[in-house]
Amino acid sequence: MSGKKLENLNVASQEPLITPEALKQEMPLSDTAAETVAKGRQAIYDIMDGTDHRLFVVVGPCSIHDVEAARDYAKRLKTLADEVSDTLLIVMRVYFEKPRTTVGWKGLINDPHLNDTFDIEQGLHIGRRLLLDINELGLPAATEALDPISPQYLQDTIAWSAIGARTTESQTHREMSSGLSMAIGFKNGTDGSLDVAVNAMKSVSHPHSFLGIDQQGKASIVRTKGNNYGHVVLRGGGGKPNYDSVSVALCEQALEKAKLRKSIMVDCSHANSNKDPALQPLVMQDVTHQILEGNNSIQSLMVESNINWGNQSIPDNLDDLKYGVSVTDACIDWPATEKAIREMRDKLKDVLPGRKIG
Ligand SMILES: O=C[C@H](O)[C@H](O)COP(=O)(O)O
Ligand SMILES: C=C(OP(=O)(O)O)C(=O)O
Repeated sequence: MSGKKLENLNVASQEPLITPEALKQEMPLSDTAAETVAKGRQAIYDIMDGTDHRLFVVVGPCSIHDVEAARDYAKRLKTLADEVSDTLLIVMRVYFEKPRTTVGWKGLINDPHLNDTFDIEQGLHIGRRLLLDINELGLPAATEALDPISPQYLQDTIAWSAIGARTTESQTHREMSSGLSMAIGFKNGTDGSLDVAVNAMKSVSHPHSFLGIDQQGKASIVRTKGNNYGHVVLRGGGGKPNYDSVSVALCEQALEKAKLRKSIMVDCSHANSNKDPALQPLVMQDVTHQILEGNNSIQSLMVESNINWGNQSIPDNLDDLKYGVSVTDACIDWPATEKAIREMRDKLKDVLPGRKIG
């Protein structure tokens, strides 16, 4: 046997992590929280199947970095969710994992202290605690499934998941999604390409076998059944939006041709707003108008919203962080969120019950 070291040459260190089972034993879901997850997932399935006439709206911060601000936001959102629940199913965006174009803060799980200490074990604890608390309020939660291992720690708390624009084409993410226990939205590519999301939907509905971990953290062969609740998320790309009625019609045609579910989410942020939060309410108004004009494929929306407007860079001194302001993409603030959601509900409340989906 050669004594030459040939592996892990670029690995600085490896540390064992708490197992999914141990984390859940430390922080179990209460009956109330479990009910929120189950009811949230079922309501989304019903909307996608056309048996619940409402739209679901995934709304909340681009990323969570301050859990107290997130709790404050969740309480406000729960009140609004109850007010509009006859027309809109509100699901809170609780994003802990950020895919970066190059480098940058990768989210609360990866670096919960925002100081490059990368205390991932603490990140999983803080993230799970927050998700339990949000579900306890009766508000379902949505997240991006980016790391292929973290769902084993958190997916029991999640009602809807996204696969991001940078990973929709990834086989690893499609395999993982085929085994996830909720509806999954696949974003179009960052260049605007829809094919990657359509192909993802085809792939995810099939069973897959791949490498993963089990609840004891042991390397395992994971065999999935396939997930029939995949759908497309139009987020714009290549410098152009794709929420307009022509782009939506082209998406419908592509889904029809591929014999896939004609269920579309419009992401009002990202390339659909050119990352300018002030444009998000305009996208919401446009989508509302399309539905009033007879669109029957847009079933959901995504909105990036926080307590306060805009975004901020992570400062060297974390005491200088502004409360309730995103440290990733810019968000609309709470008053703009309430206004936009209420307007949408008021315009659609009498129309959605008679809407024929698909
Ligand atoms: O939604 C968040 C961002 O758009 C995504 O994480 C990419 O961010 P970046 O281009 O700043 O790295
Ligand atoms: C990263 C995100 O979006 P996208 O994958 O569309 O860039 C996001 O929604 O946080």
